[in-house]
Amino acid sequence: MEKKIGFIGCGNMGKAILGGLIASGQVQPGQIWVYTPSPDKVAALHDQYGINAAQSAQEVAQIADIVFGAVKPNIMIKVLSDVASSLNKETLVVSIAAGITLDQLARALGHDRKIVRTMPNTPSLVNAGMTSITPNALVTQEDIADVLNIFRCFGAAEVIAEPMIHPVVGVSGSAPAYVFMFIEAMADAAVLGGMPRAQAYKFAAQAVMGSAKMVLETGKHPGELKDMVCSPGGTTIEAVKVLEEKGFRAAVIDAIEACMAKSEQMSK
Ligand SMILES: NC(=O)C1=CN([C@@H]2O[C@H](COP(=O)(O)OP(=O)(O)OC[C@H]3O[C@@H](n4cnc5c(N)ncnc54)[C@H](O)[C@@H]3O)[C@@H](O)[C@H]2O)C=CC1
Ligand SMILES: O=C(O)[C@@H]1CCC=N1
Repeated sequence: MEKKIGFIGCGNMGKAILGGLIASGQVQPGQIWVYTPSPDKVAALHDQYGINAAQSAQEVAQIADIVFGAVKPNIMIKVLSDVASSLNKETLVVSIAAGITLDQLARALGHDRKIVRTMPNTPSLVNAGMTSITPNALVTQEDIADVLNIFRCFGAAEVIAEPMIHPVVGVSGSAPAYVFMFIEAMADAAVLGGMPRAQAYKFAAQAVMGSAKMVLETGKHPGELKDMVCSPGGTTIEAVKVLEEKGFRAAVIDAIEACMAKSEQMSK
């Protein structure tokens, strides 16, 4: 890709995108400009990746063809309002903020702006991200292809209608946190069974990754894959019974329902 890419804000999620993009080799570090208020952190990113360190958010807005707004949701509107007049007419602005709608973004940037609202997740850092993309009406098919291409450098990406952002946050944006909790809990159990901790994380994480791959690659229903593990009178069905007794599925559904509700509330 030939375009210049800018980051305003580059913390956990910005770095995941930046790192994934550079690792893919599709964008050279010299095509990327980064601004955060901490010159030390930008210098560290320059040293690590070779990206250009910008002196201001306005500089990023002036130079880049595609500008990522990667700051916390509570300051996104202020930060984008401050750069609105520095953007070129054709610049594409990509927001990754949870809870900030296309309409709110257009009010900050101007209603003639090309804006894409996205919801990525941190596994982007290891080439296994999942990102949703919602363009506004001014975004062209070519722009959409560019944005999909960027996010597909380090994972999967799909276009969704804006209201689907809430399920996306629940099942993908926030989901790594609960999966890490699941892995941690499984490893704790293995430690209880006498396994050294480092080895326990490896077994637990590999089991989760392999199971996810089976869902994606076999196309089989997750219930069928579960049944394949449960030998009659065996060990697995004992664990399944306890999980059902403890309300495992209901706990997961309730948790994601709370996540979706918060996402909706943040959008108001
Ligand atoms: N962490 C996650 O798993 C996900 C986060 N998001 C979204 O990503 C966005 C960023 O989240 P994180 O990366 O986790 O936050 P973070 O706190 O790690 O990073 C925020 C970045 O913004 C910079 N910053 C602070 N004030 C600034 C300003 N005035 N101008 C320019 N830069 C400024 C900080 O220096 C830092 O680089 C949020 O809007 C969040 O909703 C979306 C999906 C997943
Ligand atoms: O917790 C949050 O608000 C962000 C959005 C998705 C993941 N982290």
